[in-house]
Amino acid sequence: MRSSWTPLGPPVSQDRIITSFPKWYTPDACLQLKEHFHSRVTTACQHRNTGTAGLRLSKVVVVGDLYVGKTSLIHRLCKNVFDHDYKATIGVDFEIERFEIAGIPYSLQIWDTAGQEKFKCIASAYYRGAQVIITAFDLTDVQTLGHTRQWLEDVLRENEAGSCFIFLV
Ligand SMILES: Nc1nc2c(ncn2[C@@H]2O[C@H](COP(=O)(O)OP(=O)(O)OP(=O)(O)O)[C@@H](O)[C@H]2O)c(=O)[nH]1
Repeated sequence: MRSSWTPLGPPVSQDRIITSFPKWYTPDACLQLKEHFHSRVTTACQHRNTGTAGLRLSKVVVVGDLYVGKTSLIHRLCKNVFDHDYKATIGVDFEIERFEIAGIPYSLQIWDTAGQEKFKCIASAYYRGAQVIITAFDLTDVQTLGHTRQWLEDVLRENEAGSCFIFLV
């Protein structure tokens, strides 16, 4: 069922409208294996009964060494583009990606942080309140994998223990 809420900005693109759980790619890499929303969730959404406390916006923080591809990853998701030229992120940048889930508008606020050491103190000011942490590394540089542990610790220090979903990309 489509939302009857007044949209802010342009309509949500078709591939961002989620009416059922997407099929998992592999069970080992899936957070949960359910195929449908819980019936109470579906009912609440149908009756627009989610109140104001529902999670309508989630903050995603993407961290990792410089040059591992954080900006490229986000641009592929949000704009479906890939740029061969490297432009270092200065401090932080962010994108908003809009979805409609079970008829309810929902947004991801995706924070792209700079991997360069000199910008770390600027970027770390934006770690607080993350619901999702993506630690990114470069498959061709094993050192960047080792450094993800430190990046993760830095973000977790600013957030409640156990309150974030964590991904290694
Ligand atoms: N071959 C290849 N190149 C990539 C890939 N992802 C990113 N790149 C390239 O790697 C370089 C760095 O990518 P960015 O996305 O800017 O890296 P970043 O992690 O955001 O870098 P900082 O902003 O400095 O932290 C760019 O030249 C990209 O074109 C990938 O999957 N494959």
